[in-house]
Amino acid sequence: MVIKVSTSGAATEAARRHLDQLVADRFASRLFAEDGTMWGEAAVEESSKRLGWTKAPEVSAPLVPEIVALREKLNAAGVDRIVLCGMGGSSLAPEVMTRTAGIALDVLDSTHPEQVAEALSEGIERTAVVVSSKSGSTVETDSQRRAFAAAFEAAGIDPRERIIIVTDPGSPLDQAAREAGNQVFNADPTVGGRFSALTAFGLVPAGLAGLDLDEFLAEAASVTDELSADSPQNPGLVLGAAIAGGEPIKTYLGVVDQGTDIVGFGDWAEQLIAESTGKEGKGLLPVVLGADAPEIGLPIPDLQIVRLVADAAEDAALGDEINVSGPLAEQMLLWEVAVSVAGQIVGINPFDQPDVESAKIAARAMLDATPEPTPPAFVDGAIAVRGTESIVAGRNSVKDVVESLLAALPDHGYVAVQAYANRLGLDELVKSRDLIAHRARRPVTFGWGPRFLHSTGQFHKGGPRVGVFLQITTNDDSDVVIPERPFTFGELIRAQAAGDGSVLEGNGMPVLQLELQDVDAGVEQLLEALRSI
Ligand SMILES: O=P(O)(O)OC[C@H]1O[C@H](O)[C@H](O)[C@@H](O)[C@@H]1O
Repeated sequence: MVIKVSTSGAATEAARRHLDQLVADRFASRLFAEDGTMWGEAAVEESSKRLGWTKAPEVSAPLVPEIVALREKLNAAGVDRIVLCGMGGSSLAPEVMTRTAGIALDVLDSTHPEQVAEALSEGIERTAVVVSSKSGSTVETDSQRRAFAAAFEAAGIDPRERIIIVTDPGSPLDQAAREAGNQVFNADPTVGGRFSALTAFGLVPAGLAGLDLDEFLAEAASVTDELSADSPQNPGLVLGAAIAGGEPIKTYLGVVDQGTDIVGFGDWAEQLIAESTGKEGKGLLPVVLGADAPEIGLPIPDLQIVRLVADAAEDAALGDEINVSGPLAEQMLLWEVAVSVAGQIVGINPFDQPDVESAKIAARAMLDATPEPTPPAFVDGAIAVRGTESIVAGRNSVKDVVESLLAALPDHGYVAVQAYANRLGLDELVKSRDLIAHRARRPVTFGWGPRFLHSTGQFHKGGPRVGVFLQITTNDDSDVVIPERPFTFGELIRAQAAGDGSVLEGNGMPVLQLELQDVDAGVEQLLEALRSI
């Protein structure tokens, strides 16, 4: 076991406040015995059937030879590119697993037409696609599957030979795929999506792409004794109590990678923490920060910094911070335990996501009603501006409306930048995060739409209502059809942005939408405006 958690100052106090009780309650051993009674009466039914992840390192082992055999078969057929279609818990884990190992896996977790078109256009004859969906009914994943099936057919390739399904037994996708003759891997239904890294959802795509699965599972298995021990040294208990035990609670968890070899850990941890805890007006919101992000140097009393470091024993936490180190597989299990602990301390059920559905319903309603597009409040250069009346009324420049949005930020609030754009082609946009944080002097999250809807989206709608939201959308010339569906990818992503925006506004929080009418000029203009606020 090489996991280490080091706390300092207020984080140590927060952990101390809860550790004795957690040990006396035998929280850790009961968690690993899949006892679902630790999150209150109302949560028992759901949590009792959602703790299979504690056994995942052993339960998943028999999958490995099956995945390796399929990898060899695909390689022999000339396949050397694996695409993963899936959202949230069905894609974030294999993405960080393969990126950390330096293995290529093309993740399509978007409905942005440009990003979809790029995924479809690259070497279809040497591509196999993993379509992952626990529920088997996620609209993004279903649309991506349809698009790839059509692309294989157009290239004269039998989609049954190239599309591999990962889903829960009995889901609509399970049934349809088996009838159609696709290879199906059934996932463990006792593991929720965001806890599914060490199940078929993480292992099938990562293994087909070339990850050494035996090694990965063995690494995870090596930490289970430590994490299931009823001991105040248990790093899962320490981390969970340190992140959630502040009085008052520190809502924002600044996750800083301080020189580890894990790539993109924050993207995975965001969903695990935000979707598990952000509900009933409570929760913890991860804020992924670069090592020199403005928030780190600012006095933000409700921001808890957690640094991922190479060795937390040598590099102990300072100030009121937390340092964590250890290999990826071990950290995945560590954080799953920590979030289960945090859920109990916060007082919510960490295994449901009651507010994700509202945005899906709103997007669906937009697609069904096909309303005329709302005219912009005004156009400034390459950017059309729409948004909550109190934010846009009487303004006529991008700089003014952003200032107006930030002026609406409550004392304990945060800014969420939500970019419904091609994340592989527009990473310049990420610079907006630091620029806004510098001015707002409060935590700022950055998420790509619709990807974040399946991650931090739950917190934004179900957590404390203290967010202000900056949606960035693009107006693209090209679109991609979704075979046998009455809407295109372009229409879908527009409906997703509008739908989520309407739910956030309906919850009483301001939304500003900036539509980049010319994408390159719009990005440049936006960053310029943000530099001047
Ligand atoms: O795996 P799927 O059923 O397609 O779900 C993908 C994602 O959908 C929703 O957004 C849930 O809130 C997430 O927890 C889940 O990971």
